[in-house]
Amino acid sequence: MITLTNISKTFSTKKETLQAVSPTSLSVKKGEIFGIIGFSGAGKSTLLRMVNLIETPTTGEVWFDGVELTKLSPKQLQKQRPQIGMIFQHFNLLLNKTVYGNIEFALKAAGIPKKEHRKRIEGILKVVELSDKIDYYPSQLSGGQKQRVAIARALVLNPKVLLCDEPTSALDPHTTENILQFLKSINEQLGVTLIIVTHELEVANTLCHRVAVMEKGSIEEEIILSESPSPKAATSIGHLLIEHRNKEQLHHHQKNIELGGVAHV
Ligand SMILES: Nc1ncnc2c1ncn2[C@@H]1O[C@H](COP(=O)(O)OP(=O)(O)OP(=O)(O)O)[C@@H](O)[C@H]1O
Repeated sequence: MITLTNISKTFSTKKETLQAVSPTSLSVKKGEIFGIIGFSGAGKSTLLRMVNLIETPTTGEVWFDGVELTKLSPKQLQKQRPQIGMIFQHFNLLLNKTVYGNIEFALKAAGIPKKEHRKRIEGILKVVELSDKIDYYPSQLSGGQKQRVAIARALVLNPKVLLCDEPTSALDPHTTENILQFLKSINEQLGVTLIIVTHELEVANTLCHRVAVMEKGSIEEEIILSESPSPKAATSIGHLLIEHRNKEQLHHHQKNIELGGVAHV
């Protein structure tokens, strides 16, 4: 569904040139939850932002559903963009607009006729369970509710893919769990493909089918997490992730024994 071929990004200032992402190739399948993990500064967000060309690649090609996005004119790209939604760590809501206004902003930008707005906004607010907050401003919402509004704003355009840049890093553990389960249901029930950048192993472990480990601008390895028995890892972050996964599975197994249930590990 998404293929990046030899994609790279170099930032140049007067003083220096920085290669944030070295030439990298990557494919994400339809319906997959794909994680990009790594330490701070590894190039994860830059790589993600090149998928929808918010960040223009220095080299390489981005393909989406058989269309080379990197070849499109700005106008043609504008037409494709609604298919790729995006959410951010700090939600990026417009503070002077209500929940309705924030979601309507996306509909306006995509050129959706005004007469459709209310019905679509009310519909998507039901999905994110925020119908009662339609006239609230972001400052009146909790972190989890803000992220749900951001998710609604992305989903109202019926995207095929949702790019998630550290979607739970600004949230407490309970709200994180809630948003992760919600993202999972978006994937399972609406069939939306997810690409998630995170430095939290918990997030990768809970959600992802497959992860790419990034270090210093390069993908060092890819790990399949949805398979059993446990995958192997080559990098130190990969090892940490597998260790974390195994611990979680052991915990789950023990809990099931305590409850007299059957362990699905
Ligand atoms: N617009 C920019 N101009 C110059 N340098 C940039 C720009 N955006 C990112 N960088 C640099 O590129 C490198 C990779 O940044 P990026 O944000 O992609 O990393 P990251 O892995 O997502 O890190 P974090 O987890 O801290 O967000 C960093 O050294 C960063 O300082």
